[in-house]
Amino acid sequence: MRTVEEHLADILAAVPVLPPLDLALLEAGGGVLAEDVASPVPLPPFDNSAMDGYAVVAADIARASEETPVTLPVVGDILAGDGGVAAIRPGLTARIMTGAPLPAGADAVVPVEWTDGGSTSVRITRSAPSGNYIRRAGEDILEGQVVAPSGTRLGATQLGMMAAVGKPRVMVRPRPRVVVLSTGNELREPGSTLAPGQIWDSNSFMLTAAVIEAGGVGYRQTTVGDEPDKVLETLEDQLVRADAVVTSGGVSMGTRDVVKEVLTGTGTVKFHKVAMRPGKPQGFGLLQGTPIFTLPGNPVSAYVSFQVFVRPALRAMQGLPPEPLPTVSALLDRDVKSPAGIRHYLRARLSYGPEGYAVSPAEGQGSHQLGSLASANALIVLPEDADVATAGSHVEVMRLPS
Ligand SMILES: Nc1nc2c(c(=O)[nH]1)N[C@H]1C(S)=C(S)[C@@H](COP(=O)(O)OP(=O)(O)OC[C@H]3O[C@@H](n4cnc5c(N)ncnc54)[C@H](O)[C@@H]3O)O[C@H]1N2
Ligand code: MOO
Repeated sequence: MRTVEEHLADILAAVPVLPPLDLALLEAGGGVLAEDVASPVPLPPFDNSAMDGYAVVAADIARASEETPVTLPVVGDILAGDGGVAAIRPGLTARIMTGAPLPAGADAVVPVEWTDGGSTSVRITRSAPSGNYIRRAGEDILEGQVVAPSGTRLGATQLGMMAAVGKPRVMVRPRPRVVVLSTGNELREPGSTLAPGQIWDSNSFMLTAAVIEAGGVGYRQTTVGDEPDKVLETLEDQLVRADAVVTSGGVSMGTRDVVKEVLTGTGTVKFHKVAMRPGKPQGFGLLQGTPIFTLPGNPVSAYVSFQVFVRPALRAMQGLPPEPLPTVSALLDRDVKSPAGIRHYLRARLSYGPEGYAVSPAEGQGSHQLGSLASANALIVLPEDADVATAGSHVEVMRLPS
């Protein structure tokens, strides 16, 4: 048997980093920048008003108050988007809207709430310091400043930043496209009627959703039965649209373990027993250069294997550090046993209270028991050298994506 680390290291050494593509902004979402993006202009690009109100010379209204208001003639209206070169002199004011360029000569903005709102002349009842409600050019971003370095994953805020600096397209390592395929004669589509011995396919839905949660593009493929030719044909057909393939089922010791049968010796695929529970039987390799992860069929085994091996690999394919899911230390609420020599992942509920993190293992820990996985939000990770963890001790807990 190999350790979890040995298997993961093999995977990370083999997965290719996806080549960068030049994509339009919204197509680039979820991608990882493969270039530094710098702003060609300062942001804001010009001094402008932070409020709807009046541009003034602050000294003109230094003594303005409710009792001693100052009345100024309004010489114009400046709207957001106005390009004309407006200016005022001492003793004058211009009405100005939020985002409109500050007229030359003005050094403060008085919000409309401090005035009578006049359009030909305005009564101002409060003083304002120089600089009041002015957004200065470059106070957000300087000209030439790198706003997102290479290696940044582009989420909503980063895409907004790209647009704000005028960039319509970016070079990114795109979200990996992952084809997910369940194998097994017993599997039927949810919604169909089951004959004796059959079950509905859950793994391909769960794994496709897990791919998306991990930042990939998931393509669920219709389930294939235990027919070697059909499995191989389906896999080869899918390679054109896949940066990676994830299968579930057919990798253990049965007489019909079809994935193992057709992929043993194909490409660089190899099958191993990994010292973990659940998830002992694993396969991985490159098929015509495309990484393929053959996960065990038991639903909990498939899911845990995905989080431990596939998720970090998908990150590596985008040039990101292959971080595992985050872990915290939590107070265990009851004794649990663990097989010696095996990394044990137990489904659990992690909670946070005045005492810090506490964790409670689920009752059902069988690798077929999806019920306890679906109500878990974390996995307790018991190391290989632990055969028991006692109530009141602290254990390492991996948070599951939510
Ligand atoms: N003699 C041995 N038998 C088994 C061993 C072993 O070491 N020696 N390992 C066990 C472990 S551990 C696991 S995990 C499973 C892995 O089996 P396979 O990957 O070959 O998966 P299958 O046999 O196809 O299915 C196992 C189980 O999971 C159900 N399944 C499969 N696919 C789906 C799906 N898409 N949706 C829902 N459920 C699925 C399937 O019906 C089986 O019940 O092998 C053990 N056996
Ligand atoms: O190790 Mo299997 O993957 O637990 O049921």
